[in-house]
Amino acid sequence: MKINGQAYRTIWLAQDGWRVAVIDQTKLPFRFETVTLGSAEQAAEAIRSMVVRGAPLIGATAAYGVALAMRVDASDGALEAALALLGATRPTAVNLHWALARMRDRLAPLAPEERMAAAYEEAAALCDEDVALCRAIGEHGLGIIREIAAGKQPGERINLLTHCNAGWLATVDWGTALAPIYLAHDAGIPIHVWVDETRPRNQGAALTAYELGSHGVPHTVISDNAGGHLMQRGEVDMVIVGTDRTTATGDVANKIGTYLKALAAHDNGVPFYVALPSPTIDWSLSDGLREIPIEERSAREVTHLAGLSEDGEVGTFRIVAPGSGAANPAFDVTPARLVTGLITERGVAPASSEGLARLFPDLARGAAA
Ligand SMILES: CSC[C@H]1O[C@H](OP(=O)(O)O)[C@H](O)[C@@H]1O
Repeated sequence: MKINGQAYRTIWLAQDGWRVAVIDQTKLPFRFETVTLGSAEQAAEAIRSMVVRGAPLIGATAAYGVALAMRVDASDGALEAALALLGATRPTAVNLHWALARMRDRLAPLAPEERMAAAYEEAAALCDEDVALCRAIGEHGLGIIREIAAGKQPGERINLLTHCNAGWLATVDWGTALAPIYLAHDAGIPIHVWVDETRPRNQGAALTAYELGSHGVPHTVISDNAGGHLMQRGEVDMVIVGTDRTTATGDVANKIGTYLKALAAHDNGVPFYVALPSPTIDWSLSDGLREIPIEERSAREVTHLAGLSEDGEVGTFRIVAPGSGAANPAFDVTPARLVTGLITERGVAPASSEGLARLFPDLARGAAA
């Protein structure tokens, strides 16, 4: 995607040809800074600290983290150690574990001296594929937006609501939930996006608003608690969100607060769509509520707010009464019954095992084997 006219991906090889450059998303939207990763340990820390975040981008960063490890030591032991280090960074996004399994499948059969080049090649291929998958999600999601537009008066604004950041910053490029929005905007469809701020890390207020503003998409940031109210007043035509792990039966793990939006959408008859590339589907799971691991992050993310002070300094400010504790589950699970459809690179599927198996018979069968 473009920032000030310059095209970016979220992850790329540095000029030295072996270190990995990423955008430091903890500094956005106030500072656009890049970080160069030179080791698997630095890649792991970038994932843990959310310098990079978003399920597909976490997977891509981990893949390059394995390549960085192979530069130093390509032995079987070093490969397993890198996979374990990176696999332990964040539990919910299945793309991380999918990417690491793909790196293991490619590298384990090779002689150690062949592993470094193969690792960089596989990580680059994974990134290129993610761009294509997300672009395809955009096309299929655009079809849904066009259907909604057809039911409106010519030129009447279409209001979408999204939660957290499932834009190009969460992937290698294009994004998942935001890909259809970019394509609809570029096609001249009059859309507007309600952007949930998304407490506690405010990925919506900081990242989605930054993305949409950079692309010229009309949008309004709202508190997380306002979405249901807007739906009751008929001011939301469609909810579209991303996901970090979706089960083979269509249960959706996504940023905390997504479930509440799905309940409000269901109660108000608002279509609730989830956009995801197939690596985000965990074919081994059928009961998301019981089986998807939910990351518990630091209480400090709830008790403190990161932002720009009046004098232009980026800092964190305590907002919770001193002495009060905080809980910080980072994701929740929306049951398939509340999901209108799953927008994938192969089309839109009902949120069900039948719906997903029809679109992905090869993947569903492989998991069943
Ligand atoms: C396309 S994945 C986006 C997904 O990832 C976010 O989580 P985090 O910012 O903690 O990595 C959020 O759940 C988004 O929907």
